[in-house]
Amino acid sequence: MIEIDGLSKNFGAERAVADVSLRLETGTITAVVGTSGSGKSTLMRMINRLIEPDAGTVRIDGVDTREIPLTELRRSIGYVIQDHGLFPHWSVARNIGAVPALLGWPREEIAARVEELMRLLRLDPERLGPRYPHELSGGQAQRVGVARALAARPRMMLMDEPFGALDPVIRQEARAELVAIQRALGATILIVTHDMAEAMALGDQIAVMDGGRLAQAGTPAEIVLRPATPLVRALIGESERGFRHLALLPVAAALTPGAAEGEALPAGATLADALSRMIWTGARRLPVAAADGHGAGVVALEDILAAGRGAP
Ligand SMILES: Nc1ncnc2c1ncn2[C@@H]1O[C@H](COP(=O)(O)OP(=O)(O)OP(=O)(O)O)[C@@H](O)[C@H]1O
Repeated sequence: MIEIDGLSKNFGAERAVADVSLRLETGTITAVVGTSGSGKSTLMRMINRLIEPDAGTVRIDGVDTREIPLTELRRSIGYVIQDHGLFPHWSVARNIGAVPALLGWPREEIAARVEELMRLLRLDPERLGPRYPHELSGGQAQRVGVARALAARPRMMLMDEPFGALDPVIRQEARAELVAIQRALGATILIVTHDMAEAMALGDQIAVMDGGRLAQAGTPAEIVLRPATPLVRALIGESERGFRHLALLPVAAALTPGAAEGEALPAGATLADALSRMIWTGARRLPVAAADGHGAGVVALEDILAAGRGAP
């Protein structure tokens, strides 16, 4: 667990982060959202001490980060920044293997790990491994940055807008990959994003920053249903609110027994998927497939609306 307690940072007269306390439970993703200049990056960089706080503490599994040698702290925390920060004179493969090399892994083990990660992030090892960062597209370079951060299997990752340069399709895939990797590794991740939809899709917890302060921290559902301040409400978007909540709820949340006409919704669909299908087909009831492919039941429009409002 990462415990942030009363963390503050001023730059001259500028209050970048003011008295922020936040807990990141082990094995969860926390998404930090907020307007530009609200202190998101500064908060993140104080965790691996790229920026020294003026006040407050960060504890990792109970140990104050000031007691951990800087190199050890940085190597134990994967770090991804928007402009990827790759070493320009190193090949892609060498960039990805940088931390394992520093840690003294055997050469064959590094090569195997680099290849594994490149395949995971859909980077062709033969074609792209020998290239230099300037020979990559922005999206490829970002994925190399993510691969590099994952290389030594860190238990913690800090990611500052890691998917900013990706097109919407690859961005969605990269998010799904990140969640899969995170679940497999049990890593604790803090991700900074401007995009509330991305925060909702990724975060077990969402932390909203406003003018250096933490406006609200909670689960995606708590943030949507009970925004604590006008800024949180504005970031969710008044017109998006209902859909954002439905997108968090599986069809199982409104399932009733019975049968209905038409193609069954997959068991993994959300209530937003169900409502979208209803809008297009005009149906008010849809069949839902069970995980084993057999009919599981029906989802009805009125139940979707009730679930979207947060009604029991
Ligand atoms: N090294 C620095 N020197 C002076 N001021 C800084 C420095 N770094 C950040 N700031 C200021 O601190 C405030 C918070 O910056 P920070 O980068 O943490 O915000 P952010 O929420 O990450 O913004 P963005 O979304 O635009 O990246 C801003 O007003 C910024 O101008």
